[in-house]
Amino acid sequence: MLRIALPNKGSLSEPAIRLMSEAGYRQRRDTKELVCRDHDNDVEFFYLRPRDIAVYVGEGTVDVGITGRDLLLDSAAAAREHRALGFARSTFRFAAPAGSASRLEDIDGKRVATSYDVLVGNYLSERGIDASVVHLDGAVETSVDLGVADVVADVVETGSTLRAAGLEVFGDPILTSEAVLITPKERDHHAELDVVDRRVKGVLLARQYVLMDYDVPADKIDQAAQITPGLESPTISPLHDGTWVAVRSMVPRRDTNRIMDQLYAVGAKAILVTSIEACRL
Ligand SMILES: Nc1ncnc2c1ncn2[C@@H]1O[C@H](COP(=O)(O)OP(=O)(O)OP(=O)(O)O)[C@@H](O)[C@H]1O
Ligand SMILES: O=P(O)(O)OC[C@H]1O[C@H](OP(=O)(O)OP(=O)(O)O)[C@H](O)[C@@H]1O
Ligand SMILES: [Mg+2]
Repeated sequence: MLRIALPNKGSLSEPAIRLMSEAGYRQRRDTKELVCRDHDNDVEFFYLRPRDIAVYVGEGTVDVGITGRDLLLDSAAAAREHRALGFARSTFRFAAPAGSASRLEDIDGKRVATSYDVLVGNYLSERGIDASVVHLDGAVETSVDLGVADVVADVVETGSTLRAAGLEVFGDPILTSEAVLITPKERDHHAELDVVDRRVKGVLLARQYVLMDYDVPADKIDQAAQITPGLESPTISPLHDGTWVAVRSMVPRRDTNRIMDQLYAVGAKAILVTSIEACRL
């Protein structure tokens, strides 16, 4: 039975569980459940702390997991990023009281509070900055005000937590993070994992694309096909009225209305857009 680790709480948890659900896997009904077996698919899900998932995957006790890229890099576990999943996006940044630091070099000799000691320690030492890293489990932004640190390094999404603490980001982003599918570093080809990965890829594609159908005069098909090239090539079917053809093509969801406008301008009619439930390419 393939073993999959999913985050049991925090920003990653709900979207990770939804992704697996949309990929056709049975998920726990109650947030108190720690394990959920999906016998139909021969897969077992373990709901673990996001920070621990890379450790389990690195040890090979679970075959695949979802965690944050930042947490994976901080763990130094023998796990690797297999696929980026596009949710729980954040940046990881240094911040300090307004006006007190503007460049990475300003951290030299200072105290940096973070929950990601390995990530921050490696980043600083690779750049020859000598600073002491103060480990805190959370609410890192408060540490400067309370006198435990001079600088913080933390996850930034909207930036509102930093602003509320009177801190400002400085220097380049240390990292851009998002949810990632991770697998053990040393692992031969694994057919069961390929199935999970294909399903996940299918869900991500189905979210990103819509199906567009339209009729267009046969003499305009080249222009129309350029607007909707599809992933491979659009499907073109003859209509009973031989001067028109019907076209079906996948188009990026975010471009839907712009593409409809362009097709309309070329002379297309009956332009229909449908969501894709699932796909396998
Ligand atoms: N606004 C956010 N706050 C915290 N983490 C976020 C946010 N947006 C994305 N993330 C990602 O979520 C992961 C953090 O997991 P973590 O277990 O810390 O969850 P959490 O939401 O902070 O819950 P808690 O700190 O209560 O355990 C990281 O990969 C981080 O990049
Ligand atoms: O940029 P923002 O949108 O404000 O989000 C970033 C904040 O969210 C997270 O904190 P969380 O709520 O997870 O608490 P924690 O510090 O205890 O992990 C993170 O550690 C930042 O503090
Ligand atoms: Mg947190």
